[in-house]
Amino acid sequence: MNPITNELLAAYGWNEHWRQALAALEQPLRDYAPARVVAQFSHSYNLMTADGSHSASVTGKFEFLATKRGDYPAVGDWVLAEPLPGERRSVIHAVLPRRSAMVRKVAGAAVEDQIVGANLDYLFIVNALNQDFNLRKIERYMIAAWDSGAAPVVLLTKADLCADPEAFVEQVGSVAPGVPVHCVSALTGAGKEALDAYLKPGATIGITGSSGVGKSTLLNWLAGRNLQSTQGIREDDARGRHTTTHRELFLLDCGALVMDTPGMRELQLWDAQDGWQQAFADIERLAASCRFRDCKHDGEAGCAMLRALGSGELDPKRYANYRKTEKELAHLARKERTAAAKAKGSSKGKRPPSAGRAERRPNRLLDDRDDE
Ligand SMILES: Nc1nc2c(ncn2[C@@H]2O[C@H](COP(=O)(O)OP(=O)(O)OP(=O)(O)O)[C@@H](O)[C@H]2O)c(=O)[nH]1
Ligand SMILES: [Zn+2]
Repeated sequence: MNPITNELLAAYGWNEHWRQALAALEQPLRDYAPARVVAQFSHSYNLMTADGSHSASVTGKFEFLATKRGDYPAVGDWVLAEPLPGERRSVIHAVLPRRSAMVRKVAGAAVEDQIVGANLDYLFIVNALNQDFNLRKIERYMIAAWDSGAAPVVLLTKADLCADPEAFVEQVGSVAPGVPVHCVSALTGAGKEALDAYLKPGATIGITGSSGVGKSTLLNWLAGRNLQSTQGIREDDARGRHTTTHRELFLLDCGALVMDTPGMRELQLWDAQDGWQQAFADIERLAASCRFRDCKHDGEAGCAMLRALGSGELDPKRYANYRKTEKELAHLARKERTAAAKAKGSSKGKRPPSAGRAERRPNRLLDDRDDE
């Protein structure tokens, strides 16, 4: 790679960590060109390569070896790609191990993981300072955030609609202890300076939150221009035309990389046991101080949980959300085990693609519709 093209990759976050990750790989993977996934559509990707923007898809071998949706490249991933001669297109051979990833369950009954964003340094959890303000939603996003490995930051948007934003900051502090909280308004420009600490060159930031909280507006405001005009591309698929809400990573003038996660009504959690424990660490500590180790907090003597609920130290709504998400994760884990057992049964006798026409998984894996 020549120094100029290296600069382009560096602008997209290529650094010593990734150089070492690449060097640790075996040949031939090591000889492919690193590139960052900047956009994802139903069946293809846009990459930033050392040579500029390329469209890309995964190789047949990649597809064959992928066992789950989360194995596929996601926006923010560093991949190893091979440019096709004379074209601005590449094929993707592999994904470098992710440093962090925000994962959720896909909408509907399917038990499949979906990477919302990979290799995020910060995750902005957005909630609005109007009637949409919802601590339970913030708690839910905190579970996924702690599980992602990215550093969570809560942004309360639409501060212009709220007489006393500080009161809300305090409330967030009670459900996300130790997490930075900032109030902003894209309308008045208030609160932008506080975000400069995150918007550093090469830093990757994911913006997440329920539909309508102001994520796209925030992104455009941070960018200082209208980025979202690139959205709403129409694509064809077997079920007719639909508007693809694709994900995209934008390089801002300040040098930070920011991605929006469009249109979720409710975040469906995925396999986030560690994140759940961290999000409710205060409650877990309480549980640990109940007299009986297997306390169900159901009227047992010496129950610290009931005591904390009684004294007002623990908000019953937070406790209810703790139990609700606990059940949800347990239910998901059961479904996952069943699905895994089924998949194991049906993959018997599967042949590699070269040996005749192996059954191809329907390529719905990358379908990116978000509406839940
Ligand atoms: N008053 C006020 N309104 C805002 C602010 N930010 C966003 N809005 C409004 O809130 C509405 C939703 O904003 P979007 O940016 O589209 O919300 P979103 O989170 O991207 O929504 P999805 O794309 O559905 O996920 C729009 O009507 C915005 O104009 C703000 O700071 N103040
Ligand atoms: Zn108890």
